[in-house]
Amino acid sequence: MDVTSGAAVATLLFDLFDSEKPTVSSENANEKTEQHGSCAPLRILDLCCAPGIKLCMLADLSPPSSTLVGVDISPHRISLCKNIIKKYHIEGNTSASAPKSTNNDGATTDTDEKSNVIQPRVTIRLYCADGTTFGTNQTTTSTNTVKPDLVFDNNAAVEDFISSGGKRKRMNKSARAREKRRLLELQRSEASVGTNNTESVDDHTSNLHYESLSAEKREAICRSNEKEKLNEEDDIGSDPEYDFDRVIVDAECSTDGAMRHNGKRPSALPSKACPTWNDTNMDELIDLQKRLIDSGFRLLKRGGVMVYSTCSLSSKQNEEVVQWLLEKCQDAFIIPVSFLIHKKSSDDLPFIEEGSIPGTVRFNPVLNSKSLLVQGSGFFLAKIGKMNSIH
Ligand SMILES: C[S@@+](CC[C@H](N)C(=O)[O-])C[C@H]1O[C@@H](n2cnc3c(N)ncnc32)[C@H](O)[C@@H]1O
Repeated sequence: MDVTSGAAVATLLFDLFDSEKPTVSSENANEKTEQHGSCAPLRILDLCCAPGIKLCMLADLSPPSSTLVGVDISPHRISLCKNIIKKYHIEGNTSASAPKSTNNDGATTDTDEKSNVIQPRVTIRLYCADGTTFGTNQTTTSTNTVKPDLVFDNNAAVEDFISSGGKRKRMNKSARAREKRRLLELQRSEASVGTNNTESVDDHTSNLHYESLSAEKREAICRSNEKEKLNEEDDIGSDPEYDFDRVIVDAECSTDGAMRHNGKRPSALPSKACPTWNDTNMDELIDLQKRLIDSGFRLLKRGGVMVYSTCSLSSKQNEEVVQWLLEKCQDAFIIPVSFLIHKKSSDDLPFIEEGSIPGTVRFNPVLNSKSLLVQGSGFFLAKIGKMNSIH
């Protein structure tokens, strides 16, 4: 894990590095966000989570009983993420026994009968889904809407851990089928609590009915569904399941700053399918980053905090994307961050500098005279708040 990943996580969870000077026109910008550092459970969204480095660290550092939702569009990478969480977190995040008390002989004893209950310290859920539309009612047929694919829930994994007698073992076919069933059950029970995301029997029946309608009628239904969908999308934020206290958008990028990793995997640059960046695919990438930051901000609750980060050094993928959001959303503002506030001089951390938007941070890799990497990796981060109300 690079120090920059730690910086992004610390920035998201704590106000340790918030510098005092507000850089937005709104007065008392910092007062418009919730006070950080309290132990109240948080709902945290990691919109581009795989392979899960930051998600694991968030799981370690977030208050007990928090919920972490990880989303990634790549099935292969989300499955890596699931494996990493399973490998490092299930047991680590569970309390295998209730608090113990010490008797007169100095021996520890279980305090109650529930001592064998294993509970995850935080809930971690992973979805294989497009972060740009996550939480909207994605219409897949003319009448039905479906939820994104829930691929992991550590509560289900813990149940499996218990049923295996507390032994971690490689999942066989039936264990995988059991987990899949459990995830479907979890998703169904959630859907029945929610209102409009369920694929019900009625929906199925109306779908059959739909097939028998004339083309004109079908078109009319599609138009009204589309309208309804847009209205619902506008209304996002009212569903508590998609309302987060903290959001991190560690966006897909050209990875030009990730020199340490790129040095190890030069063939991965910039992607296997597309070996070089050109104007067209760069524009597409920037468009994706804008849609991701926009979606992250949509899913952030009022008073919440978001971090946008990339491991690119290009201002087009960093400051310009953040600026775009600030201009689009009047209720978005920069919470200025500085990792130098506890240092006497900037010489202490020579590879860190302020981005061209005041209060944003750039980590520059330190190169020697032969342009070889000596220290660090390139990284950009911006901390963005969402005002409690729009004036
Ligand atoms: C820089 S990596 C994230 C690294 C991750 N945050 C970590 O700390 O391990 C960017 C991720 O964005 C994912 N991604 C790309 N487009 C996406 C989209 N539309 N929705 C969700 N994830 C997306 C990629 O699959 C990739 O895993």
